[in-house]
Amino acid sequence: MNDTATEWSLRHPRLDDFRFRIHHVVLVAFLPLLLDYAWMLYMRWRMPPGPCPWPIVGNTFSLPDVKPWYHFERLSKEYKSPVITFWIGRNPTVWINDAWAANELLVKRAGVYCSRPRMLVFAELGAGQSNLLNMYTITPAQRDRFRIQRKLTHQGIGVQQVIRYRNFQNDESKVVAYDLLTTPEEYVEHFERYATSVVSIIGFGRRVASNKDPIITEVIALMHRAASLNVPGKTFPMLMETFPWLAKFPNWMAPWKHGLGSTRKSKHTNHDFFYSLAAEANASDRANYSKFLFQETPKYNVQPLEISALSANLLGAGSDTSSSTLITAVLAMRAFPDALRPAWQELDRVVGKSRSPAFDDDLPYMRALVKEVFRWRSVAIIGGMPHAPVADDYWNGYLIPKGCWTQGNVWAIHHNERDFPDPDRFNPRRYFDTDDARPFPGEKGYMTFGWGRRSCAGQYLAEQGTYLSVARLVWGFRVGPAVDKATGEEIPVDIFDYTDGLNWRPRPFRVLFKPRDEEIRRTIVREGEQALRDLAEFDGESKYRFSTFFE
Ligand code: HEM
Repeated sequence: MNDTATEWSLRHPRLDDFRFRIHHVVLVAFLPLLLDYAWMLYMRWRMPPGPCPWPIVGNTFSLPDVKPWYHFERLSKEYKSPVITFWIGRNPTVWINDAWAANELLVKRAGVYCSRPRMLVFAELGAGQSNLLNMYTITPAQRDRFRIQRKLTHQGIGVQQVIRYRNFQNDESKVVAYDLLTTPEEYVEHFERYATSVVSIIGFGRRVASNKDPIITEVIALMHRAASLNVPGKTFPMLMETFPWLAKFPNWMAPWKHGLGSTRKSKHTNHDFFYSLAAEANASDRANYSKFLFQETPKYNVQPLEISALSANLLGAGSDTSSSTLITAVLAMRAFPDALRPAWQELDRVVGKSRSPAFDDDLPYMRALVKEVFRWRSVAIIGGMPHAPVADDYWNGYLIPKGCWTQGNVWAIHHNERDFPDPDRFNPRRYFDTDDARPFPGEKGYMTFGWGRRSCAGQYLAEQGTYLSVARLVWGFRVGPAVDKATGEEIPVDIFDYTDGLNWRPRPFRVLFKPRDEEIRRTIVREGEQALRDLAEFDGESKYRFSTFFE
């Protein structure tokens, strides 16, 4: 201190003391922040590369407004690493942008990456932590419960079980072809009805005969909205992942929660909506998955919330995904007619016109075409849900800490020029021994259904249904350009114009469906009418409506 300052502080000792205290308070207030930031930088140094996070907010505000999967793909190229770290608030998240790294971590080390991370919006405020989709598998007790839920799901829709569903799944797909003859402009609604009806017959023993059924207009619409909100982003509700304390506010004073986590009571029962649907199905004479869950209750001590979630998952995970995949197939059929020609030759040779394709027909090109549908624009574009390691793990010397949000960027994985040359081209030849084929980890040739122990439990049902439906569409129809009535011009389609949700689908586009041939048209009518007669055994109504269920 110089002389003047010493003199001044001797004359004003109180003020000096005040200044000292202020410094102290500032230091005490900022010290945790500094330490926390030092921890973030230390973790950044140890974890896979990625942009430098800011204190508290991490990289959240560098996220694009929509479709962050493009951003993660760019970052992966920028940092020259297939695995990158991106900070959502104070949480490091790891993004895998390459099939080989995904295979190395999520498949070969499936026993490590079998848990889910903390998901505030989707799990804690949304579908619930005890829902199979969100379950932790860190402790032995959690793992036991997970195994039971997974087993119960397999007993409903596992690889053996879905063979039993093939007939009605095929019939529902015949009804779609039939409906396309009369109301082709409503093709999206037909696919939604088909997909919802299949899982409703399995889950509740009741078909969904119309796309005005409240299961579609209320329940699926709600689930669709939830999936569209669940994309890492810098707006609410996902911004709560960055500022978790905002979730603690009660709903009435927290509009940012979008109603998530509400505890509305039913006016009918003490149970929730899906439990009520399941109980209603249990009381019916028809075999269905809900009935099976009630039967297994004593053996596995299945709780009401579990019955509710396991049956709801069929609708939540199985409807939107399956219908969106069929919309993508139509877009591909419209945009890449050349890819269909070998399919038509094969179909005409093997199947003919007097019947539509059956599951067991030997149609290798069609199998490849359906694989390409799954790859080209995979519906679960960021692999559905994140995984989390149950212990600290290392990739190429980088740390991936226990519990870390670890997500496969399916967009980047299926869009890698090395594995899929000219990746935006719809090209079934990739799956044959041709110049366009490249090595890919695993037998399937795509990673559309996730990985390891958390891979999609409905995969076999979805693959079976998509195959039956796409094969029938290609066999039955030419998908040509719609014509603008006012201008007489053909309406183009944009193969990049997709929605922004976690499960994306093409934005509405217009096409013209034309039966390929008069005999084929007659076959579609005959088979459609027969299918409706055969499906009549599943007709029925639920007494519950989601919109009027709560007080
Ligand atoms: C084209 C259709 C479908 C696609 C692309 C799809 C995709 C996915 C993906 C990517 C996951 C996350 C996997 C992971 O975390 O590694 C998943 C999970 C799941 N899916 Fe599907 N899915 C489809 C249809 C279905 C159907 C039809 C059902 C049931 C009827 C279903 C039930 C489930 C369940 C229960 C899980 C959670 C598994 C767990 O966390 O253990 N999915 N699905």
